[in-house]
Amino acid sequence: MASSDPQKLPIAVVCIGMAGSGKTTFMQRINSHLHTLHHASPSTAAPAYVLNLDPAVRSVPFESNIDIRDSVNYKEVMKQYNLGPNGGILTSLNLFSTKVDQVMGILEKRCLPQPTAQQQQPVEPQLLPSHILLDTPGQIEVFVWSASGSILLSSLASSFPTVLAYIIDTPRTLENTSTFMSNMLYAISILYKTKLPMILVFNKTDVKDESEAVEWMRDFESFQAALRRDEEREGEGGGGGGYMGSLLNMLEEFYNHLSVVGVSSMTGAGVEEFFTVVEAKREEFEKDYRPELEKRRKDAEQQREQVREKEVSRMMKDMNVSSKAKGTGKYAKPRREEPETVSEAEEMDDDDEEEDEASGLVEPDDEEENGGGGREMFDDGLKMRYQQALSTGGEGSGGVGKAADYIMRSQR
Ligand SMILES: Nc1nc2c(ncn2[C@@H]2O[C@H](COP(=O)(O)OP(=O)(O)OP(=O)(O)O)[C@@H](O)[C@H]2O)c(=O)[nH]1
Repeated sequence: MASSDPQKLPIAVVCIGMAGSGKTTFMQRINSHLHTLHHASPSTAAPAYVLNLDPAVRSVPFESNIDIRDSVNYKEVMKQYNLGPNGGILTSLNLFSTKVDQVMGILEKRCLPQPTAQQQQPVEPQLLPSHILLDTPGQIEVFVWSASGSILLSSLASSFPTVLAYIIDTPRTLENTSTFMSNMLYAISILYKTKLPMILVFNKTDVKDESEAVEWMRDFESFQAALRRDEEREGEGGGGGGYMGSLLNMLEEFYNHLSVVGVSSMTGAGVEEFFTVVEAKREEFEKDYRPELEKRRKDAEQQREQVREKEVSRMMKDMNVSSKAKGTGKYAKPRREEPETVSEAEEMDDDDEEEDEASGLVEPDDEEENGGGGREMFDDGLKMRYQQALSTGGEGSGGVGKAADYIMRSQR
């Protein structure tokens, strides 16, 4: 399942999780698992392509192919822009995201089959990585809710099937029901924001296994019982429990569509199962996410087209108005014959004065009277040039489709 298949595109696994949840250790574990497969069968399994997007991490226990720290110096960014740690991470990510084209170029070159030149016969099929692994900063909000995070994720998802691995510190999240609920709400808000398939990875199962968490997710009664236990222990009133209960009711539907896996990054338990779930999510990506992505891309293109049209017609209108005001273009005064006598010259001066008094903006209705086919052709050419100029104005951020649609569809 984790071996390279020439038919399949590599799948990008983005590790997201709260600080200390074990993202980096998990990355190290799954990376070493893929390396082990590679060593066992060098001709069929390639090692993963690894990216580190955490600018603040001091050292990572795995070798990254692309490391944000190679292009952005987080400490220097903090100093130069007079920022705190979160601002420093955000600005570093922003700076890095300006190179997203280069990053995607490298990824596509390294992870997608390259067309071979006709005269060059391929000696043997290219062995491409089956997975692209990404580690992200522990400050989830900085990555998930920032423009740079969205740019990086949407660029990645437009080239590769992409899944999110949301890493949870199992012993900590099971300390009480409110920590658990906060973690779940966080996960769901990320799902809602990114609209990417997500796997909940309950990490550190060597300390506490994930069965209680899974029960809380699947069985409303057991979560309510845990809520009551917490209330009794902490001496809370019934209000909080009612609130949590209704939250759980609402979230039950979401839970059914999240894949859950228990892992110990320390011992390696559950890693095989994780990769099985990743493959299932690949199918979900192809079935639900890709069509949604295409639809969003089309909508965004349509929107851009409309804006472009509007801009062009506004510019054309402005051009008409300004040429009328200046007396240029079709409003240019016709050249007149030179006066032959003094009385003729005086008459012409009088006409000029009358015209000057009446000058100013001409009502649009007057335009028709002036006619002029040459001007129309000039306008059309100009319009085309404006349209071209605007259409090469770069890709917008892309219209954000209805997340609810995607989630509703994935629930069917
Ligand atoms: N027992 C146990 N400890 C783990 C496991 N995974 C990670 N840890 C420990 O949890 C702590 C945090 O792990 P990291 O991998 O640094 O967590 P992180 O999410 O990358 O942390 P940030 O870099 O701060 O975002 C370390 O002390 C790890 O040794 C696990 O599966 N079992």
